[in-house]
This record gives sequence, C-alpha cells and structure tokens, in this order.
Amino acid sequence: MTGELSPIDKAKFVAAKRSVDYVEDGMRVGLGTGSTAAWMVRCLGEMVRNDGLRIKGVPTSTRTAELARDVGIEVISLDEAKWLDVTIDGADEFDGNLNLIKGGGGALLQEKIVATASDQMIVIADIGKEVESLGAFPLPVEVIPFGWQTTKSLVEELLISMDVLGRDATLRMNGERPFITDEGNYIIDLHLGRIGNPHQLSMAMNQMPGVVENGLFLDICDVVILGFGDGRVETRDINEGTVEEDRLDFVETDNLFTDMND
Ligand SMILES: O=C(CO)[C@H](O)[C@H](O)COP(=O)(O)O
Repeated sequence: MTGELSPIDKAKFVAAKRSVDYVEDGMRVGLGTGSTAAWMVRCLGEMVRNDGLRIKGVPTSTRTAELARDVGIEVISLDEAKWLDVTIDGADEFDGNLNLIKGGGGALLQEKIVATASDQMIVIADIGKEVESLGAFPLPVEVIPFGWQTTKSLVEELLISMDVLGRDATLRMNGERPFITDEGNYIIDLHLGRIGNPHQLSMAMNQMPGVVENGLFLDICDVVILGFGDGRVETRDINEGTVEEDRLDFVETDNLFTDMND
C-alpha cells in the first residue's frame, strides 16, 4: 500500500502519526485543515474507534468537521470547549523560530483563533515547508468582501511604505469566482518573496479596516514535527530547543494506510 503513496504523502503521514502521541484521553483537541492535518484526523479517528480514546475535537473548517465526524471523533464548537489542550495543524512554511505562514487552504482565520486558544500548538509538516525566512509562499490575507479592491490597494500601499520587496497582490479565485472562506470572506495572496520583519508586517496589516486576519502565525507554534519520505520524523520543540529523531515503521503502519484509503 505504501508503495502507491508518493514520498511527500509518506512524509505527511509519518508527521501526522507521530503528532497523535501528544493526545491523551479526555483532551479537547483543535483539528487543523489541509492534507497533512487530514492524516492526523484519520489517525485520531483510528484511536477513538479501536483504542477507546475519548476526545472532543474542535475543527478549523467545515471540511475538517466533516472528516472528523466521518472517522468517529466527537465534534464540539470552540465556544463549548472554551479552551483547548492542544491543536495540531499543518503549515505552508515554518522558519527556525517556528513562526509560520498558513492559509494555503483558506482556513487561516479559524486556524489562528483555535491555535491561540490552545495550551500547545503542534505543526506537522514535510521537509519542503522549512525556510530560512518566511515569504516564498504567498502570504494569505483574509478580507471582507465589501470594498475589497480598496482594501487590496491599501495593503499594496502599506507594502510600499514598509519597503517590502515583492508587492504583487492577487485575489484568490475558485474557477471564475472569488474563493470564499468559511466565514464568507475573500483572500488576497501577497507574493512577497521574503518577509524581513514579520511581526511589524502582521501588526500593520491587521490594523487596516477591511483586513480580518493574515496568515502569519508568530510566536504561536510550540512544536514542529517534520516528516520525511523514508519514514523518519524529527521533532523541534521551541521551549526545550531539542531536536529528536525517530523513524516510523511503514510495515507497522501499512494497515492504517489501507484502512484509511478504503
Ligand atoms: O494552513 C492551511 C490551511 O489553511 C494548511 O495547514 C496548509 O495550507 C498546509 O496544507 P497541507 O498540509 O495540505 O500542505
């Protein structure tokens, strides 16, 4: 079964598989969005169905909510949970300080709210997501549809005033129409190349009327679990500054792949 998966999917899977070790019975868990997070949700579903794990999941998108219910996880709202023990999510980029760009899947707003309401945020990623400085991946900015073109112009002016190198801003599309987030908003993707001062940019952007949130997740992530195509996983912990290496046995996980792909 694993022979049919690309190395990148194997990498995402092993990172997801390792991340569920952080989840304990009785926890309230934030469930991220994206292909890597989907592996994690399936792994948790396995634990709920087969091992009797009792958790409550708070999804970060309608997609994740559907998947979580499908695999047997009890889904509750963030308001019901109030506070979460841990959130596990993917990322589009992470740097050496475990700062992130997220929102490639368009769920950045709920993802940021849920991650911020968690004792711990764990990011699961393949090695291709590691960067020296953030910005090669287009930075998503969620904006209110009302007056979005004006908001886009103001964001472009802000980038010029801050001397940010790349200033190309594009409205995210879904075919012929604008992409609509779960909250009914649009996304403007900023093609910046390199973000020199992410804290300054994030703060300035979020002060602008019309901007709801941006995809910079700064000082939020505690642990990054990196997966490799050969089954290796590497854990980077911001608090302990540790790097731990391990390898998952694909033979052991073959059944899980088979079950998940049925
Ligand atoms: O931020 C996200 C969704 O809004 C995702 O976590 C991010 O895009 C990574 O996705 P994938 O795991 O599919 O590579």
